[in-house]
Amino acid sequence: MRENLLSYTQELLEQDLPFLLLRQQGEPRVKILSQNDKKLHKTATDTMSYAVFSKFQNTENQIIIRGDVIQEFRWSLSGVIDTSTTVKLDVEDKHSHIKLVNRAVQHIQNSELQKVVLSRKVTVQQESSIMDILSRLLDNYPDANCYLFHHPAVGTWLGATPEILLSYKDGMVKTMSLAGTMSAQNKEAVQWTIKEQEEQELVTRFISSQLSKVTDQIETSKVETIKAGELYHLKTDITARVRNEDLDKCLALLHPTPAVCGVPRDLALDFIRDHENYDRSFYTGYLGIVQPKGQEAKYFVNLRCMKIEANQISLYAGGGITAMSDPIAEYQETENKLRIMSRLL
Ligand SMILES: C=C(O[C@@H]1C=C(C(=O)O)C=C[C@H]1O)C(=O)O
Repeated sequence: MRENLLSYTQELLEQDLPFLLLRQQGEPRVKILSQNDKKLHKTATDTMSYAVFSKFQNTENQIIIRGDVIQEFRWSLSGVIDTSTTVKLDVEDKHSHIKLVNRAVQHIQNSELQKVVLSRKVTVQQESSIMDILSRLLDNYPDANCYLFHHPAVGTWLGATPEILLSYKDGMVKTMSLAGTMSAQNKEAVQWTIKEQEEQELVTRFISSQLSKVTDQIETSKVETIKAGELYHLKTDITARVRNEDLDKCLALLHPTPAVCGVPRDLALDFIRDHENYDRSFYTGYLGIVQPKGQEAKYFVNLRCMKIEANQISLYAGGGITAMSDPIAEYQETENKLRIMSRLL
């Protein structure tokens, strides 16, 4: 139950052992995969389950956690939705994000770049224990993929992501094109603008075209509106038949998708590197669990997340910029995304 999960997790943290705690969307059970020693692995042996934590860029520096012990816990929801805290942001940060978006819009209008995802990081003092933050995470977001990742070489990250990068089972890859964001607070009928529809369509087209390099059996669903916390997004499900040996290639073809990077990918990466002004690190990277011999795997995009380090907490959020973006609205979108994590603090 709740206490068992918390004391088990606390113990792993106190021993500073590598582990990934994961509760997938809609599942009552929380899985904790942990390694018995502090070794830093960059590659996996495929006879055991393992967890992966990868950065936005430099994916070869990914962290692997060997699944020496795998435990499952039930987490009964407390029914208490916490809406207390919001992050206090400084004005400088607001101005610099608006300036950054303005610059991107101009660049898009004058170059081949069509979309770039720009983000920011906000750091605040840690006031609650990790266990309190984890409890609120699991109570508040049963409909997201909630995780806590810890490794002595990386520190502690946690998040509630709505986005699957890739899941693989029985020769089928499932992925999604997720983009376009609207606040779900004022529960009116959702009206998407052309900007959001086109932005999401770019992601779908990119994913299909990348997957077509390893398979010609790809299926795309209709676009639907999904709710993630207090936000709505546009989503298309994409499934493809892929050979087991092409799985790693598939991952490399997909990541980073234009949901977190942009189109064309190389130009978007250049723009992010030259202008974003901070290191995303594992934010917009991916995390997941791979079963022995890679027969089954599931990777999530690391969004709606935070890093906890030396009593400080960094929150991360971004949004897709196109020629039609309104810089103030884009700033507000990052605020709305930051609120999802800040209410757990
Ligand atoms: C980049 C983030 O989210 C991504 C960007 C979105 C957008 O631009 O509308 C929507 C969902 C995510 O794919 C984030 O949450 O930080």
